[in-house]
Amino acid sequence: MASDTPLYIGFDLSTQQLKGLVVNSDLKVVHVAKFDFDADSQGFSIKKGVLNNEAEHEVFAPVALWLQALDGVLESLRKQGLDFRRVKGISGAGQQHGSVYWGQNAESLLRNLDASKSLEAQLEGAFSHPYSPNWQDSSTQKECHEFDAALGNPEDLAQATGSKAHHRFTGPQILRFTRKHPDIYKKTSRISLVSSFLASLFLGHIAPFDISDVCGMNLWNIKKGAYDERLIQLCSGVFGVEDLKQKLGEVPEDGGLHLGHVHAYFVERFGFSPDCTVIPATGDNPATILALPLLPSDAMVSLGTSTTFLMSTPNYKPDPATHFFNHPTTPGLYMFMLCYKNGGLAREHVRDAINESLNDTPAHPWINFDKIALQTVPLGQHNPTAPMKMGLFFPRHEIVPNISKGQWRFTYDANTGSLQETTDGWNSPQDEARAIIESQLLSLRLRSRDLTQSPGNGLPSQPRRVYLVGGGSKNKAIARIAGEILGGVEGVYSLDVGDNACALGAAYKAVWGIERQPGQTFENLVGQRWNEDEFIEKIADGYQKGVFEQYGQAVEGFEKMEHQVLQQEADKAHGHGN
Ligand SMILES: Nc1ncnc2c1ncn2[C@@H]1O[C@H](COP(=O)(O)OP(=O)(O)O)[C@@H](O)[C@H]1O
Ligand SMILES: O=C(CO)[C@@H](O)[C@H](O)COP(=O)(O)O
Repeated sequence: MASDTPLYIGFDLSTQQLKGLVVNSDLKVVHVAKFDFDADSQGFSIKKGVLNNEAEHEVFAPVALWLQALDGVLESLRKQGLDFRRVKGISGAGQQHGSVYWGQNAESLLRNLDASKSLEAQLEGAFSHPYSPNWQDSSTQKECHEFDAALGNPEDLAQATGSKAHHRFTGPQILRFTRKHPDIYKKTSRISLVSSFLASLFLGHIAPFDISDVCGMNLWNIKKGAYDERLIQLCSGVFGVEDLKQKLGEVPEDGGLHLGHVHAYFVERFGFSPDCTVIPATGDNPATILALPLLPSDAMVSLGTSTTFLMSTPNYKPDPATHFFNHPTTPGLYMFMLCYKNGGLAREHVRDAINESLNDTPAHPWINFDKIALQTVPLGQHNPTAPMKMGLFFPRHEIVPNISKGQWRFTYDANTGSLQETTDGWNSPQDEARAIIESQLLSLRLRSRDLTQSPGNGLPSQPRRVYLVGGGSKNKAIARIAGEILGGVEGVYSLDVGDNACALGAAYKAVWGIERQPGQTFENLVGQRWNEDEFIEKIADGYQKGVFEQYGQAVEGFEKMEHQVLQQEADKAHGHGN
């Protein structure tokens, strides 16, 4: 017998795929569908979801790809038997910072969507520019200097907007766009973020930015709760402030706002109820922290294409090395974030080199990488007096630290503090399996140590729990090493939805947006319905006395190593007269 209890959909429009995940009011997952950009799309010469223009360090994605993906995911949900009539609310998450440039006829094309045609067939002409700059882009160094300088220095920009200027942030990207494509910019009616683009498709008109995702632009003054006039002035280039403000639009404060009902396209084509309501879509990282009732002492590590480290905190303590965003649902809370470009794809390089060196193509591609990572002793240090092995593995230009692509290997003697750049004693690629995991996690520990506190009983500062999410969270070797390095008095956990935490958080946002009582916070609603025994699993130990302290010494060497590489890179650039 068909039930008629409400359902909610959360979408996750990430780098490499679009996912749609359906939950009921008890927060239980009832359907998941995925459209993998490389594997499932037709007509795009993308790799890992993006296109590259190496000469200008540009990385971008075709917007039409995402249109094809949205129809594809809805079609899969239909095939799974989802009764769309029961869906009361939709929300979503978009890869952060990416911008979509709408043409003059966008609103009319959106308003007149025809259910007999695909989104791709009828919206291709809705964009003034067919591509969305991707978060992996690093073409905006000049614009970043200008943004940092506009408020004085990177510290002041971070104080105002939550972050110093970053290549991928939308403000510097828009400024570069005004210069590279002035004619197209002039013809652009509105600019969306990937999140608000997704909401716009469901609404059939252009949706406003989300209160959390807007903080990924270097344009929003977080404490003032408004665009920063000085930054809007800079970003608008020669085109004027009012014109840019009109392109960006208003930013409602309420993350649970009812934006409107789904467009008739979705009612007629898929059978949605005409009163299904669209709730603001947010960034993929803000959505991820909504996948569970996260406490301020907990840490989340998202092991997707990017690696991100996320915490929810009432303390706004911006710093040029980190990011603060408005919390996506709860005024007075902030999201703290670290973000690395060299996450999943960098680990895959080492994995592939290991499989190649073993002349093996195993059915489960990570099996050799995992086995070797766990067989290798921490830091390759066979006894306490031996030097520690550590390195940086950046197939792409990294964000923190801001270093161009390359690979560096060092040994560090914790007893003398001496650091040496050398491959002596390294057995590559085997030693790199553990070393790359350690390198990524040591960077997280270094940069989050001021936000963690001692859990008491004389224990060192560390998170209460570490939650792993994203594609890499399936990996038990990474989980074990994460516990050794980051600690976590209660352990390392994964969500039973595996790598779908982001879509789950978006679905929970829809539940909250529709079912909340007046004034009820997200944390309160989800906390009441959350079933810890069913929804999470402890996958590794957290704090282990001895090895945590050993990694504490390694953090010192790691920081020195980063400084040395930064210095070498600066000297090299200087030597070349750049
Ligand atoms: N067993 C595994 N071990 C380590 N990494 C994995 C494993 N399975 C998938 N991954 C990584 O997950 C990444 C994709 O994560 P996901 O969160 O789905 O992506 P997105 O960034 O598009 O949100 C891939 O780059 C892949 O390297
Ligand atoms: O740039 C950032 C965050 O600042 C990235 O985290 C993007 O939001 C893309 O995320 P994934 O596709 O890896 O989930």
